[in-house]
Amino acid sequence: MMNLPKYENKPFKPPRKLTLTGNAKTSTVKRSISRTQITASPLTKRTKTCATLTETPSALPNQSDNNKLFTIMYRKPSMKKHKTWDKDGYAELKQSGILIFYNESGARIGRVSKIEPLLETIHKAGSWEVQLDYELTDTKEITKIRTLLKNNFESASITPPSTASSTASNVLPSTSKAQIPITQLFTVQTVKKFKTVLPKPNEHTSLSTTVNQDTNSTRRNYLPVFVQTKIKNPLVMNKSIDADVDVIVDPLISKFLRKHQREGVKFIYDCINGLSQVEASTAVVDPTQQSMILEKNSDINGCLLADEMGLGKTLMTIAVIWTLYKQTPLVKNIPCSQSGVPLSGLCKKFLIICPVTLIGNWKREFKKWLNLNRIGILTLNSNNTPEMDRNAVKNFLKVQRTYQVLIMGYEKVLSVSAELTNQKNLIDMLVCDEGHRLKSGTSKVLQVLKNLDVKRKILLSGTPIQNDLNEFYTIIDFINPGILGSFPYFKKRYMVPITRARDTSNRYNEEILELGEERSREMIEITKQFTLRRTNSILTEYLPPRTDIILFCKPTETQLQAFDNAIRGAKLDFNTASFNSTLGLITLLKKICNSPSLIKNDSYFTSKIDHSQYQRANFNVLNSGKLMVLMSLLKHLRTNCPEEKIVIVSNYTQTLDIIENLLLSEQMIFCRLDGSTLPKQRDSIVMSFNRNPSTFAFLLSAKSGGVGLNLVGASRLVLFDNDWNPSIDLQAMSRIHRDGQKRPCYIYRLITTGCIDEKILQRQLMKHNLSQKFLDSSIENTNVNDDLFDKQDLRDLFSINHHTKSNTHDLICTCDGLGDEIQYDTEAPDSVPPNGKKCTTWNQRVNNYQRRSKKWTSLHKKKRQL
Ligand SMILES: Nc1ncnc2c1ncn2[C@@H]1O[C@H](COP(=O)(O)OP(=O)(O)OP(=O)(O)O)[C@@H](O)[C@H]1O
Repeated sequence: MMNLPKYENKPFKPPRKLTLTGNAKTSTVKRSISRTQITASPLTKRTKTCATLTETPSALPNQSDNNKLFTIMYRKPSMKKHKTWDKDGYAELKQSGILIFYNESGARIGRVSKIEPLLETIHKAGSWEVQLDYELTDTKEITKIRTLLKNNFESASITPPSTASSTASNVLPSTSKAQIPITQLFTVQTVKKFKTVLPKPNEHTSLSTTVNQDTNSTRRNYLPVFVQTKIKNPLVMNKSIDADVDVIVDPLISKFLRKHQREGVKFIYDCINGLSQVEASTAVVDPTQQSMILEKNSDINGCLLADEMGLGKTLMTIAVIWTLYKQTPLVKNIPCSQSGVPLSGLCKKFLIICPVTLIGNWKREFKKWLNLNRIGILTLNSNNTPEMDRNAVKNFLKVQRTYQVLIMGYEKVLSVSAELTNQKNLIDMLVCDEGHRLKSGTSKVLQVLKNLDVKRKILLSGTPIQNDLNEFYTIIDFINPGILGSFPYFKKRYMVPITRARDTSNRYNEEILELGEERSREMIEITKQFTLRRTNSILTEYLPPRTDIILFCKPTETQLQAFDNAIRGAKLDFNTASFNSTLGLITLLKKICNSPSLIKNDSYFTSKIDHSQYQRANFNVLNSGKLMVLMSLLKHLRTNCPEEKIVIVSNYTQTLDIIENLLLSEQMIFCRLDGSTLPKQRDSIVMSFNRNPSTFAFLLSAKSGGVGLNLVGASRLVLFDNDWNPSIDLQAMSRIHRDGQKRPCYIYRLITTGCIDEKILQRQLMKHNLSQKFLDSSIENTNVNDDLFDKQDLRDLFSINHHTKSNTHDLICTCDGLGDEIQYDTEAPDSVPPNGKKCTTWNQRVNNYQRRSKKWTSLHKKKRQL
């Protein structure tokens, strides 16, 4: 039920509730008093009369100035699924806890008792739904609004409501502006400086507003939306010399931002607004504003936010979107309030493209940080027909007030390409999440997005370089077209020299190495202007520690035999075979690594390999080193750490099937998410796992569920097999070590030794190094030879080392391979290790781990130089 004010909607009653104190009767008495007083002395007496009324605006002399004022948005209640705000106005919060709402002209439209949370609630007042936008803090503006409310109140008090409009002009002094809307008021006052013009439709300006046309000679003092002196730790954006006002991130969101996120928001803002970071050293720092005046750089309008997973790329992007939606540094052509506060922002329409599985996550994050009522979010539902999608996109672009953000999956881009690209200048900002999807220069989606008429681009990716510089060029050229020159130029100047220097066969050729280094540095100099990369070591400050453990698992005799038979049976000719022609065999070997039982249904095995010699016993599920290690780990955890949960990730649903059966046989409660899980079930599965204490394990398919899931209910994760692409594994591993995690986390990577599992791991390490080199500015020595291992030739890929404890270790270390005992923390009693050994502190362990990683790299370097 709506909480209606007493007199609202009753026939023949005045719209405002004006009661006299002392229970005196209402309108008749009031009207007669007013009339008498007007004849005597309009202004002074009127004040006196108003003082006897309840709920007068606080501008009145005997009212407290402590009442807070807010801007509001309001609308008529509607049953529409996607609602929009129709009008703007003001609210006053009385000390008594009553909220009074006024329209833009200062006329009262309703009242409610204060409901918390004040800003997030949609208040039902009379026939309106109202939401508070932000609190007014600027004294000048507050005074003006109070005056407006006061004038309006007075005119309402002295004028019989039924004849208000006709009598007011006769009774009030001719200078009264009580009934003039704010925008007109502004025009009247500043008519010499500004003229009212009809906004151009493509500037997204609302038709009822007044637009400022600054003439050079008469520049007005504008005010920012937020007053930084009133904000604790304000986040003020950098600006160019021609900026009219400061842009300050809404404290509603900036108060949550961590230090690296504040820096990130500023960085993105600078890039997409073409403010040059390179000039930062010479830039003017305004000490009162904690921001810099930067040079304009027309080459840059895009940003690559390459922070590792979990650093809050989504939150930072939302902060930038909200800031630019509400604010602008350049006020020309923008409607302003009476006191010069811009009423709309620089950007009106935002397009976010992401993997379809992340659409829900984006929506949740918008809701978490802004509340969905503040900004209209439209998502393209995966069940939509192409026709429905096309109409949705058309409407999104056409209708100004309803939606500001359109979120859709990459696969929808092609079906709505015409709608997106046909019209110019309609999208103000493009965000591509998991943007490494655009790495292929021939991708059709990339071509469509390149054809979009949008200047500001943000590409989010924790793993932007996955394979080579070719892909890096594609991504960079998409964000900031032309910045690295044409592709032939890039190839000649950067790609060839850098790649040659990385080739191990050139490792003693000083000339090649030097040129490669020089060109790397040059390329980094260009790209660092708009690339921000931080590692998730930053999170150690906010999250419990994370320990990555690689468990090298000895293959069983059955596995070794299966490897040999498969390779022999495939009868490969290494002189003619290519990587692609051996994919079937590679998959087969990977399956054997997980469990020999998987091969019986493998198409390559059944069609190409002579399997007459295979006995049924060979297909025993548990004839797998990794499965034996996994089961022992699970049992240990279950017994010794009953509160801890575990996520088990595999690239193969068949492997998940095997593990599922093993869990069932051990009566371990689990849930599962893979490609066959319906999108609408995903959230409830995740929520039930995180909340339900009895669910012990979560079986996750890496490809279909690795991205965007929040599985902080678990503190341990097993990566049962590797992908060639390290980013897939990294994504999966980040599911538990993220915000909301309360326990120290352990990530176990299971690798079958001496076979393809290890080769994949080694290749991953090489690729990861490549991305470190170009993105991690913090890396100490960019001179490190990236090729940790020789190029993988096919022969190497299919060679099986029967006797090694770890081929990876053999390659990089000369020690006896016993290693350090894994250290567990006595400070974390919950966390007993699988082997129950004694422990040192978390910090010591983390340091040890980092030291060991560095030692790894330098040892290998030495080895290669020998
Ligand atoms: N300052 C913060 N305070 C509290 N929670 C935060 C903060 N920043 C981010 N988070 C939360 O951390 C989680 C990860 O953030 P987000 O998804 O933005 O990271 P990301 O860098 O985009 O990671 P991924 O690449 O894995 O998607 C989210 O649940 C987010 O709400």
